[in-house]
Amino acid sequence: MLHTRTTPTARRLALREGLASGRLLRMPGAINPLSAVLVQESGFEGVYVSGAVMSAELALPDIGLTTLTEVAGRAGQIARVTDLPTLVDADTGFGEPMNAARTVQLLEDAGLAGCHLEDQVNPKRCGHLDGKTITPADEMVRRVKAAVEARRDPAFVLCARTDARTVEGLDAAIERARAYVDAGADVIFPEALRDEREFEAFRAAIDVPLIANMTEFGKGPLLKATTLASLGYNIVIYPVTLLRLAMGAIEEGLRVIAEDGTQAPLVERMQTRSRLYELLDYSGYTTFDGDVHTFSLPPGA
Ligand SMILES: C[C@](O)(C(=O)O)[C@H](CC(=O)O)C(=O)O
Ligand SMILES: [Mg+2]
Repeated sequence: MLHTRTTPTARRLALREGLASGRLLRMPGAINPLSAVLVQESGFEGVYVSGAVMSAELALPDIGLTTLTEVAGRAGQIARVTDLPTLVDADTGFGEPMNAARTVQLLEDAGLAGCHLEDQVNPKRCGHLDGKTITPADEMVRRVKAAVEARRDPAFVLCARTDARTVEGLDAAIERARAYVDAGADVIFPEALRDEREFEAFRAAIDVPLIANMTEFGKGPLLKATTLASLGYNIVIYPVTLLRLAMGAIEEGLRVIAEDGTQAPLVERMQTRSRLYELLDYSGYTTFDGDVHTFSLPPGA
């Protein structure tokens, strides 16, 4: 009922334990709090909050238009409804290193388990697009150091993402990742690697946990979880997958309603009312107050 009963620190420690376990932690990108409930129920180890999804749900491109307050607010709404650790995309940290510092503190306050900061300049873009510009390595080092210093809960997990692979090449990306680890990053997110060999090279070169980004229509292959686990990766994100699935279903649904003048043929593909109520835990609220659930549902609803 209502929100998770776990504390932010407990969720952060669970994430750290998962990272130390050597197992692959699978984190689908929740598109809203309700989908985060499903992510937990489906047996995943964590929830991801994607910047691409957060901007897309505001009908905006992923170019750094969303503000820290918007991101912390939405990510906090998502983190609050799940016992799983939630990892959020904090883009470039919203400005100067001092902004990155404030970003970490607001995300801590919002109950996130961790965040990632990337080495792009603003306006940033999706890491799988061409034409990215990245900061000099020492500027990103300052960004990471500021974030590390600002952190008040030592359990909060700070991930540094490098977008250098498609800009400066694999070796430069690895060199940057090493510098970010020296600056205090707990986890490295190598963005837009091209093939398994590059995933392997990154693993061999970096001593801290690594994130694999399995975004669709990107530069790299969609590797299976078993493959990523055997490559030694620690977290896999499916950042925009649920949004793409939902939007595909919405587009198709709108087409049918417009063409047929009814949604009746779509009903069997819909989540039922009772399933929705189950996810919302109506019965928990009824236990609390018997007046909440005084209706019965029609058969099949
Ligand atoms: C992971 C990512 O940063 C995101 O915002 O979800 C994006 C995903 C995408 O646009 O496909 C990324 O830059 O890879
Ligand atoms: Mg992003």
